Amino acid sequence: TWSTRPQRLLKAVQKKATRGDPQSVISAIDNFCRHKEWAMNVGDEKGAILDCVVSEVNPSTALELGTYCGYSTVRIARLLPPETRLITLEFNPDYAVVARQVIAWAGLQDKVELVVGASGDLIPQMKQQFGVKEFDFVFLDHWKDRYLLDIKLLEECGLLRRGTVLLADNVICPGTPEYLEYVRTNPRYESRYFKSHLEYTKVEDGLEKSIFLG
Ligand SMILES: CCNc1ncnc2c1ncn2[C@@H]1O[C@H](/C=C/CNC(=O)c2cc(-c3ccc(F)cc3)cc(O)c2O)[C@@H](O)[C@H]1O
Ligand SMILES: [Mg+2]
Repeated sequence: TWSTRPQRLLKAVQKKATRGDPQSVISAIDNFCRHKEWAMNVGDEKGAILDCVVSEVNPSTALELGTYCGYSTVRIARLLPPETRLITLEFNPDYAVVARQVIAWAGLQDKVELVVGASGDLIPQMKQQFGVKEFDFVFLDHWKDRYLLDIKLLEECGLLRRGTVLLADNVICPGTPEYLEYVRTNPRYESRYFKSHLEYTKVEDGLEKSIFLG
């Protein structure tokens, strides 16, 4: 039976990275994607911007939509202080199996709660089932046509507070036009574009950082 790209990415991590060393896991994935097989991780260039925003926010409770192989999960979780947590939602169980092992290889499993399911079903359960009061930081990197739906759902569920920071990947490529329109025109958001490149390429892409004003 043939392996999948996420499985081959995991093998590269287990071969090249040091257990318990998040930076070596990040580098192993970036090298695999740059030199072996491209994969839709946020990557090193946009990843550095993600790092800056996470460090600046220093969230107690963070949410990631779309775990995929766990690359950005590791990037975010490695920066979180003790006693804080990152909840990451992934609806493809096969990807979740890989991501769990990548996160564990980095030694970050105690900081990360990976939940298998669709954001649309799970977000309304965050308060009751997951004991979340509100999110300080949200990273959006799942299906691009679901970004807008999901931040509206987060608003409706009372999961955003004044100052919550939303960071969205791929606002140029593949693009999230209706999300961008919303966060850039809605007076309840203060938005800023961080120009960068599509992971492992020279194609333009960027991250949109939007602060919820309450
Ligand atoms: C149903 C919506 N809710 C969801 N809830 C939980 N997880 C979800 C959800 N949607 C999708 N997912 C998961 O998120 C991941 C999907 C990410 C989609 N990302 C992209 O399409 C993407 C695509 C590109 C890209 C760019 C240029 C290309 F030529 C080709 C691809 C680059 C990126 O950085 C991307 O993030 C998968 O793991 C999927 O199973
Ligand atoms: Mg992406």
